[in-house]
Formats: sequence, structure tokens, C-alpha cells
Amino acid sequence: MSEPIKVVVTGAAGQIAYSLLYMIAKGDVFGPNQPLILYLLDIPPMMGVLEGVVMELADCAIPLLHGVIPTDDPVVAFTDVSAAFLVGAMPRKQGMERKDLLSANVKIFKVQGEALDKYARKDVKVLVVGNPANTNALICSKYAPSIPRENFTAMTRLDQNRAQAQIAAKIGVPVGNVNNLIIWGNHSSTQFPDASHAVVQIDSKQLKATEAVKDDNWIRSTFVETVQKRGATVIAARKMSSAMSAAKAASDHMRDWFLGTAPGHFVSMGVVSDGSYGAPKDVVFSFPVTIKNGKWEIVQGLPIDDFATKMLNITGKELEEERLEAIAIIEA
Ligand SMILES: NC(=O)c1ccc[n+]([C@@H]2O[C@H](COP(=O)([O-])OP(=O)(O)OC[C@H]3O[C@@H](n4cnc5c(N)ncnc54)[C@H](O)[C@@H]3O)[C@@H](O)[C@H]2O)c1
Ligand SMILES: O=C(O)CC[C@H](O)C(=O)O
Repeated sequence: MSEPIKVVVTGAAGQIAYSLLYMIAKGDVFGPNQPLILYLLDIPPMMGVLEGVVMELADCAIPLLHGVIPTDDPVVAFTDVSAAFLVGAMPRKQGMERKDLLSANVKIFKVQGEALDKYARKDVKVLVVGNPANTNALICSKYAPSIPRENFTAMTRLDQNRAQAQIAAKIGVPVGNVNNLIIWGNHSSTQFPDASHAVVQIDSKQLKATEAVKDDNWIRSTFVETVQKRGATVIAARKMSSAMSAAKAASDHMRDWFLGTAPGHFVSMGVVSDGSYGAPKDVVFSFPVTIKNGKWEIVQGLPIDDFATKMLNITGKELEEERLEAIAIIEA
């Protein structure tokens, strides 16, 4: 067994963390041979609740978990961490607008960027889950200039998983038979869930998902809208933001980043844009990526038709607007 790595989860007393901590602790993310020490950061009023979470983690008796440190001090939480799950932020409730969330949350990611810059390992892998995830990740990276920009990512894996589930249900195959769905752009209702490059395994044959679905109109309308609005639909039903599925997606994202993608498969991650596919630069834009040896690379050369171009422009424009708003909030 290797030496334990330090992993921080912020918002550790919250809904998503309640599912995520167990997944991380039992080896779903870093593998069955990687022990870890969990640093749990939350705000001072939540320390009592966090104590309960610490008790439950102890009571899980997980051999890979070599330590649990609850804290409200970012210095303690971020020192020498190899992986950071930045979950801590306010979730949207019914009736709230996305704008309300930007003003409530973006400053958290400035402060945590500064703390990562000072105290974390320089190769730390940062996954931002707290919304608006893409713009929070951008702000976090801007305030951590000593850490490479490619180490900051935002979660669109939940959207990818949702898209995969919709296609699998439409065709009538298990969800694991569907691969290479793409989420382009922002983790918001402007995202473009793109099934045109997806593949599906049916019996022993691999088909294009579009050929298996045989309904282009559904793929361009109902499918896209269902995935775009799924977060809001879950809030309407649960009266709370998605949590179990968000935790599973965070676990999938970080696992693939650490352990790599399967040959021939790609996954979607929000990364600092280099302008690929005409996306704006200097925003965190979700692209299809492959991952090897802990490094992601944007999949290049995929054909983009007029419909896709239009969808990519819409979500790119929203990210540019969010960047301006975020900077205005921070500088106010
Ligand atoms: N990217 C995605 O796909 C996705 C999916 C679901 C939810 N989310 C977002 O994740 C975030 C967390 O959701 P949740 O359901 O766990 O919310 P929650 O309210 O249950 O938990 C959030 C926790 O963060 C803590 N927190 C607040 N400020 C903090 C700070 N500065 N440092 C550390 N902790 C802090 C709170 O005290 C709370 O315990 C929300 O912003 C939500 O919108 C993102
Ligand atoms: O606030 C929202 O609209 C969505 C919350 C969360 O990001 C999700 O996708 O489930």
C-alpha cells in the first residue's frame, strides 16, 4: 500500500458531501490500494453537524481511511492536499435565480483560490462543484496563480451522466452500454448536451447513438431540454438540489482524472478554454476530454454542424457574461 494522500472536501456538512465522503473513503475515486486522510472544511456554525459526519465515517470502519480532520480553518484544510473537492456553496432553491447564486458564492472561490495557492501541493487537482461551477472554477484559478490552470476543473459530469441515462432509456439498453456523450459549455440551462458522437453497444454490435435512437428531432429537442433542465426538475420534486447523483458525478470526475479514461472513451469536464471548437478563451468551458497519467486533453477534430455551432455560441456567450459579473462582484 502507498502512503496516504490528503484530500479536502469543502461543504463537508452539506447534502452532497454526505454521499460523496463515503464514496471517496471506500476507494471509488483513488482506487482500492490508495489510503487517504480526509480534511473536512465547513463554516463555524456547521461544526456540530460536521462532528456527526465524523462519527459516522468512523462507524463505517473503512480500512483505506487513515484519518479524518474536521475544520473551519482553510489553512488546515488545504495544506499539502493532492485533491480538492470544492462543494461548499449555497445551492439554488425554488424561486432563486442563477444571478442570486453568483453573488452569494463567487467570493468563496476567490478566498479558496488564495488558500490553495498558499498551502496546497502545486499538482493539486481541483474539482469545483459549487454553483455556478464553471465561473467559480475560473475565479478560483485566477486567485491561485502558482498552480497550473489545467489543475482547475468544473463539474459537468452530472450532466453527462444524465444525458447517458436519457439515451439508454430511449433505446432500452443498460446505461453502461452508452458512451461518448458530450456536454459542451456551462453547467446551466444553456449547456449543449450532444449525442451526435455517442456510441451504444447493442448485443455484440457498436452503433452510433443517433442510428439506434432513429429520431433526430427528439435528440435535438426533448433530449437536449430534458438534460438542460434536469437540475431544476429535481429541485422542484425534492425541494432540494440534487445531491446523491451530484456526489456520484464528482466521484466519477475525479476518478477519471486520477486513473484515466478507458481506450476509445471520452468524458466531459469544464476546463479553462484554449478556444478549441470556437469556444471563448478565458472561461471554464466543458469539452470532451481524454485523460492519461493525470493529464486531460481536449478531443480534437470532431465534426460540428450548424446546429451545434449555434448551441456552442449560446453557452459560450453566457460564460463570458458570467465572467464579467463575477469580476464585478469581486471588485465591488
Ligand atoms: N456542478 C453540479 O453538477 C452541481 C450539482 C448539484 C449541486 N451543485 C452545487 O453544489 C453546491 C452544494 O450543494 P449541497 O446540496 O451540498 O448544498 P448544502 O447547502 O447542503 O451544503 C453546502 C455546505 O457548504 C457549506 N459552506 C458554505 N460556505 C462555505 C465555505 N466558505 N467554506 C466551506 N463550506 C461552506 C455550508 O455550510 C453547507 O454545509 C451548491 O452550490 C449546488 O448548487 C452543483
Ligand atoms: O440550480 C440548479 O438549477 C441545478 C442544481 C444542480 O447544479 C444540478 O444540476 O442539479
